[in-house]
Amino acid sequence: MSDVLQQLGDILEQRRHGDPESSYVAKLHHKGLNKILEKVGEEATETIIAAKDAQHSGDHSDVIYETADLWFHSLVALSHLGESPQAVLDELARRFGMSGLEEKASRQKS
Ligand SMILES: N=c1c2ncn([C@@H]3O[C@H](COP(=O)(O)OP(=O)(O)OP(=O)(O)O)[C@@H](O)[C@H]3O)c2ncn1[C@@H]1O[C@H](COP(=O)(O)O)[C@@H](O)[C@H]1O
Repeated sequence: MSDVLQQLGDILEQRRHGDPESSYVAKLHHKGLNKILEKVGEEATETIIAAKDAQHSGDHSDVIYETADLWFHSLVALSHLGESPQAVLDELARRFGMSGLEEKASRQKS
């Protein structure tokens, strides 16, 4: 599963210096962090709406699609800041084996 994130992270890194005329990701980088964060916000809202619809309809295709858009734009934001998907995977891995309460305590210490 994380191979996909690794490959996508590599593509996003290449696009930081890509041609905004031929690449959607390069265009986002060119427009800057505020535009990227606007897209993250839009996709988060669309994901919420799709999840509520899925609960009623039982059809999960839209919420999966919108969640992919949200993950994608979040990764573009991280890439814009010079971070990779691996940094998020490492953070999630750090939390394995911790209870929610232990994780909360580790936040308060850091
Ligand atoms: N995974 C994605 C991906 N998911 C979503 N999107 C784009 O994200 C946008 C979603 O935003 P919207 O639904 O609001 O559509 P929009 O109206 O086109 O967006 P705006 O013009 O309003 O910004 C669409 O344009 C989608 O095509 C993606 N664009 C690219 N990728 C990956 O990024 C790689 C590099 O893409 P390029 O930079 O275009 O080569 C691709 O090979 C893919 O692997």
